[in-house]
Amino acid sequence: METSKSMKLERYNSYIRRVNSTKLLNASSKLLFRATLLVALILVFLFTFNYPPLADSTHRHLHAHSHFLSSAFGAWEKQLRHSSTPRRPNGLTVLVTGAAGFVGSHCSLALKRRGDGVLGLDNFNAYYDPSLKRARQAMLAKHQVFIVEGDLNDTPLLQKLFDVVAFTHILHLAAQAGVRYAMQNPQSYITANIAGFVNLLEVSKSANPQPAIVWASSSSVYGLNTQNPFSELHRTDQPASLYAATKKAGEEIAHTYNHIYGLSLTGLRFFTVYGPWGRPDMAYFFFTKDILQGKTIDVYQTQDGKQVARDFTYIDDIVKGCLGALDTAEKSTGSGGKKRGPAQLRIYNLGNTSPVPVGNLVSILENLLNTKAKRHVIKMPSNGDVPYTHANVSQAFRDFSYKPTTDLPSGLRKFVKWYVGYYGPQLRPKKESRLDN
Ligand SMILES: O=C(O)[C@H]1O[C@H](OP(=O)(O)OP(=O)(O)OC[C@H]2O[C@@H](n3ccc(=O)[nH]c3=O)[C@H](O)[C@@H]2O)[C@H](O)[C@@H](O)[C@H]1O
Repeated sequence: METSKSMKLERYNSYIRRVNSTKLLNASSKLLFRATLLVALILVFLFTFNYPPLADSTHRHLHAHSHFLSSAFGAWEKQLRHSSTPRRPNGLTVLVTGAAGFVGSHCSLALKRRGDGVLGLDNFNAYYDPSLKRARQAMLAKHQVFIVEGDLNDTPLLQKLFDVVAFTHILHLAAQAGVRYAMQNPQSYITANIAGFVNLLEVSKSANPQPAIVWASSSSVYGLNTQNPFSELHRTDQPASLYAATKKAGEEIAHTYNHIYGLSLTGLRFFTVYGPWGRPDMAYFFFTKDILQGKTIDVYQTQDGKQVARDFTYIDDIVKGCLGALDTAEKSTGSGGKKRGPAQLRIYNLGNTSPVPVGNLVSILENLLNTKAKRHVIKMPSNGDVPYTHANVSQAFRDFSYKPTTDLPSGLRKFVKWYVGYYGPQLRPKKESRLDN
């Protein structure tokens, strides 16, 4: 009796042990499966988001210890080469900084479409909605333009890009933009527009071959200049904002690198660029949003009650100007970090040559959106704004046939059409919209 009881007990215990060990096995295989999944996900992430494996110390560490990651690195380099290889005879090989930005994405696409090689660089910062930058990145990816996610101040990354690709040109558009934001975050202007630019020039001057550089300056450098229309010959030593001061500093820094190292440098003074895929921090963009949402907009006047006006310039005209500047840029003359002869140094206005008061901009939007704006007309706050801009573009016309062709109503019509398409039907203007014409 006793024996049979103890045998039963033993059988029961052995059953429990088997069940537990199966559970343990299941649990450990689950754990193993999850760990494998996690590793796979990390690797898929690295490939999908194209993060450069050597961009930071974590990646460097992983690289040293993983054979798999070293082949991922090979794939990354392959992507850089694929994106930057021209598809036409004598095509350019261009590094576009700020490629996920407004002007950068348009220029990258235009260059790629005509057969040039384009590699983008962008840090995807959160100055304005990064999802818009990601959408531009996705649009460019469809056209085989690859954007490296990284910062201008990351010297090893820049050097790596130059090691992999022999850039003939740089279109340098990455910057901290916005005139009024400079009072909130002054340091970001120094970091991007001065330190970042110098870093790019340092790496460029040491590159073999040295690329020719075309970069974005700004109409804001004219600051308190009162001569009209603004010519490249007018004084630009009275900036009204820190943004303008950093762009002006960029022009002086460009002079230095041209002088010492023989870098070919062309600065383009953009005049209030607008259009599809634009910047949400700019007035035409947030006016559109606020008008559609029934919100009040601030319309600035000068201190003496006059209208504030801008030489609003449509994106396609700016793209033509950028490509014209790239096509006429002469080669840099230096090599091995040493100047071998004088190099080209240029500055051009790229504007529309036809200033429009901000009140008129609002009226055009009202018409396109078929919605009355709630205007709050106030004196322009003294935060770096200037009352008026007007470009003389005769030098850009002379040197690369720059001739703007889009007036503000036509350009805004294209912008609004893009805007309602991008942000969805809930923001679509009322039925009889002027967009349908
Ligand atoms: O050409 C440039 O180099 C710069 O252009 C752009 O600056 P701006 O010309 O100042 O454009 P933007 O802010 O759209 O204001 C447009 C107008 O609306 C007025 N404005 C503005 C805001 C507001 O609430 N109300 C208003 O009336 C305002 O007074 C102004 O008259 C770029 O942002 C800048 O990065 C730089 O590239």
